[in-house]
Amino acid sequence: MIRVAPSILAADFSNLAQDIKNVEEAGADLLHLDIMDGHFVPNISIGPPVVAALRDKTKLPFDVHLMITQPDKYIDSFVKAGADIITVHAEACTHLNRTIYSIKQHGIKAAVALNPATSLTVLDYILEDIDMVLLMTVNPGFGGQSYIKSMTRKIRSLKNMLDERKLIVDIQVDGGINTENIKEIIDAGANVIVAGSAVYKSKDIRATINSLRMMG
Ligand SMILES: O=C(CO)[C@H](O)[C@H](O)COP(=O)(O)O
Ligand SMILES: [Fe+2]
Repeated sequence: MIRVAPSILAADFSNLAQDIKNVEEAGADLLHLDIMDGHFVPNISIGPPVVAALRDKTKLPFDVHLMITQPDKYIDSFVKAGADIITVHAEACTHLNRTIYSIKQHGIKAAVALNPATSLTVLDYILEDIDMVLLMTVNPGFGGQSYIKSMTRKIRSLKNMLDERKLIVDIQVDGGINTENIKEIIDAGANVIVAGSAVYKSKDIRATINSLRMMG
């Protein structure tokens, strides 16, 4: 029911293959890959060649979070690199419906991310067409930031919106999530938990993943 997606943004970039194996062996459900272009967010991370190089290092599904402008231009490259889920930011898409359909045409899952200050109303006419909503719980661009408290209310509102419309769409949360605040986040309705620092900086990765799944 609850799935945990460690973000490799907090991994050792000089030792990614081993750090991915560590979270796979510790019971992670998905691998979260943060793609940053220095335009949509003030930071640059990795691109398709690195994603492709990591593809045969793990069996975990690749959950690719695109924090880039003009994501349409790069969907083919990330699908070829091995993405199983592609998430685009609503704020970065002029024609969100077209972008979602171009992801789905590749036979993979499509998700929409919202920055903390973006209203849920932008999802109104796209909710039926997507597999997951990613609610950013920090301003995107960096790992290791603090969870924005008002996002718990946003998670709850999205969960109510989905229940009222009888839609089954995953609610993913990303940013500042740890074993201290996980309970309120899951109670509010989130079911796919991204965690970078909490997982990679922990002494016992398996115990941390289990706690984030509320099984610890
Ligand atoms: O999308 C992201 C940042 O834009 C990362 O996925 C997120 O910040 C995870 O890192 P942490 O758990 O350390 O906050
Ligand atoms: Fe992310």
